[in-house]
Amino acid sequence: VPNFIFIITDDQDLHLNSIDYQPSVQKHFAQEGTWFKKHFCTVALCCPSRVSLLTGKAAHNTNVTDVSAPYGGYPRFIEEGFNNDYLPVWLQNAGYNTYYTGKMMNGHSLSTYNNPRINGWNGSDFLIDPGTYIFYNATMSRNHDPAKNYPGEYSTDLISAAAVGFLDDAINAPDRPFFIGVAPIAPHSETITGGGAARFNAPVPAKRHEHLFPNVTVPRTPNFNPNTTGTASYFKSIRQLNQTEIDYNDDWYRKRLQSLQSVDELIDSIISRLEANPSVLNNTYLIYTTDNGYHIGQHRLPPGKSCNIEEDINIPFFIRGPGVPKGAVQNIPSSHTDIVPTLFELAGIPLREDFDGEVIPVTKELLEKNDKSEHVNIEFWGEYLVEGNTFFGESFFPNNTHKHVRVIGEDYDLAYAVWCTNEHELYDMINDPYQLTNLYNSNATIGSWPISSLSARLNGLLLTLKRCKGRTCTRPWEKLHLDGRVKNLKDALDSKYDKFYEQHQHPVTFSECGLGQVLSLEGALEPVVWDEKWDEWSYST
Ligand SMILES: O=[N+]([O-])c1ccc(OS(=O)(=O)O)cc1
Repeated sequence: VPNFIFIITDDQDLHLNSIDYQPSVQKHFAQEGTWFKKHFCTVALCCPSRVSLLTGKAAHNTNVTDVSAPYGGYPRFIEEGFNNDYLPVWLQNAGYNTYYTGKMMNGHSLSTYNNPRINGWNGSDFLIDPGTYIFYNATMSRNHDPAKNYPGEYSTDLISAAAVGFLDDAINAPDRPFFIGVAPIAPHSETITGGGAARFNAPVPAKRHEHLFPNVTVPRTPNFNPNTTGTASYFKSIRQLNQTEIDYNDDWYRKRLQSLQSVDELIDSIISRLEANPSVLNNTYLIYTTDNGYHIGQHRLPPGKSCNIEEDINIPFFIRGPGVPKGAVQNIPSSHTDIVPTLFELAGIPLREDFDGEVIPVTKELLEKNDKSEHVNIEFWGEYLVEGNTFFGESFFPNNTHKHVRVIGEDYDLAYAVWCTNEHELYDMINDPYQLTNLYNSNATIGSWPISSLSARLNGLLLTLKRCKGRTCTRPWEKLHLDGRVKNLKDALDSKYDKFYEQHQHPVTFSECGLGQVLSLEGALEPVVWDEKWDEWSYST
């Protein structure tokens, strides 16, 4: 039975190239394991993302859809009953010793961490709000003891020491397999919470890294502060950033890279401890990922997350361990809901019916029988929080609720979204990876398919996914086509189904921009299910 070490950073980007500045991620993960290049979070916000990850469920099923009350935060996690029904509890029941250090989720705070205690951990050392994001004065609670502050000590170094200590404990209990969760705060902003609206400053690196990367700037990609504005909701009203704001952004970016150097050191410490115990190393899967992505200046946005742009949703995911190909890069799409099913598979634990994700083919053996689905469902509820304090004089933008699906097949790579303003977006991610041209309602084609044919199918898909549970989330086309003859978008694009989709599937609709999941605001539409009665419309077969 294998062990797991799961490292999850906070707000780390893939698309701003942060991994390029982490030689230890390159050396110990990219070279020793596989990079899943098309891995996505299910919600581009910490608490909903982490609860989705830890339960294997889509956020619309966890009903933890925000960072704070009433729709999210630790108290919501408790109210939804997950304290007895999530990853570490399941692993303990399967015979694992479990350990965790770092950030658990928003709202795991001085007033809630003992009320009730979080279950499932044999050993724990949690960052506790409002001290979670204070890099040189973290608040932590060890094994549920009264929380204390660590003035003058660096947060990521504390997490690193706790992680290595738990690794020693785990190695000293050789009769039980182990899971260790390691959740440093980098490269999250230094966030002041606890009184009124949260305030976000640049992350604070360890003093020993403050001098690094003096000339590095945010990559000037085609979507960096472009001449034209975005296409939906508040994106349309964001003005171009001025030079002061760009300089501020570049400084923010450097501090993120600097703060990640301590994470590299944390990786080195864990790997050296494992290398001193080769039999443990050979039986341990290590994962490196983050909760959600991040943008700085793309589409003119200030620093932040929570959007449906690729920078916020497509995130680092590396795995190494027994049977995992080394130095490999995979384009098989996957998401955070797939992680717990994958751990279960590797541990030989039967999969739960209520998982909304499926096993990622991480080993050679799993790759041989791979039939992973081609889509990823991404959801968001609530406002866009502006990080940094020099932007637009606003602390948030309203109307950020949206539903989004990424479909990544051999012949297409699509991003389709419906916003709570009932605006739509459709991007051809092969020819427009920076999402500069919204093709929805245009006369364009993607591949040989007209936009109208594509969007009709994507409407059916999104209607199916928005309330899906279990297998419907991973095999939505089975739900639309009960005869099982349609397995992916390409099958559904058969002209035989044109009228069925174009005349009978409606777009997802919203009546209002909710601040969390409020079903009455989301439209009661269900997809129409294909039936033999449509056969009279067939042009082929
Ligand atoms: O509103 N807050 O308190 C808040 C919001 C976002 C946030 O960042 S996140 O990465 O934890 O979502 C932290 C605190």
